[in-house]
Amino acid sequence: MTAQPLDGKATAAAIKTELTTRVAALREHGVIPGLATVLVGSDPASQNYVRMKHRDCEQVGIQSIRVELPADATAEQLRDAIEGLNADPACTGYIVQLPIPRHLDENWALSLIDPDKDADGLHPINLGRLVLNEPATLPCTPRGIVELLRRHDVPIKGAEVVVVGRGITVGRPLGLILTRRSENATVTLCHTGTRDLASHTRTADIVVAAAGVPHMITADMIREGAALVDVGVSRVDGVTTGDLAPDVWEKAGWVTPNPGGVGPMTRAMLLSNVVDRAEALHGR
Ligand SMILES: Nc1nc(=O)c2c([nH]1)NC[C@@H]1CN(c3ccc(C(=O)N[C@@H](CCC(=O)O)C(=O)O)cc3)C=[N+]21
Repeated sequence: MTAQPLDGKATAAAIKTELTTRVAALREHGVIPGLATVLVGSDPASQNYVRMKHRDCEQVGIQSIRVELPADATAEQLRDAIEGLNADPACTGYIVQLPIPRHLDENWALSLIDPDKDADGLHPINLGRLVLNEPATLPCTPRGIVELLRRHDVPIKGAEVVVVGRGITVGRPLGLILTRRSENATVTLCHTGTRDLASHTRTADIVVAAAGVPHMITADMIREGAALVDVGVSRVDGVTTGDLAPDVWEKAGWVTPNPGGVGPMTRAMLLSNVVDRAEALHGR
């Protein structure tokens, strides 16, 4: 028996159709949602992600604004770009594409974003709201993972979830989201300091692999019938390689394809955050 795919591509397409309706309603009220991206430097992968995000916007009727800065941009230039978007009424939500060049401080840049326009949910105010159980814009990848599980009827309430990776964009916020009363999962957050990873993953109902280590989760490390979510995007000999080894498909109950799983869901949730923000900014 082979696992059922958690089809991110199809699910993202369905979400985009739903968003198209909400965007049309906003436009009827004279509100045009606008997503801006700030890209610093010319990393080809980042350029590709940004390109895909703008294409998504076009598909659902969201206006998009592209801000590009050179790799050697100064902190002042980046601050000016961010403050420009905070003040721009055409921009209802935006992201600073990560990573940014090393000479610039990521947390500093994120903290300059107007929390009401923070489409990534990575501003300290929004992460703080998440910790405090207050309504917040949530980070796109964790939100996409929860939505993907939900729409495939993978049970979350009461589930034992192992998240591998404690990064700020995925692992850490995902743990917070899944342990809210509304999700009620039990989460173990594993990381590079975890002594015996397999002892945790082997008993989990759901494993989210967000470590960025190619093929680190193998079939012998999982429970039969478990749901597996692959967040990994490593390049191995020019091929995008996830954190799940291919042999897991024969043992798991559900697996996210990669590509075609978490990536498209992340982008769909970015659009969803922008539409949420546009509705909120206009009191709807
Ligand atoms: N501020 C910020 N917000 C982000 O959300 C953000 C970021 N910075 N920096 C980089 C990561 C990475 N990321 C991806 C989103 C979609 C795909 C995606 O859709 N991938 C396709 C394949 C794309 C391809 O053809 O290469 C898939 O998985 O099917 C991948 C990666 C968002 N990120």
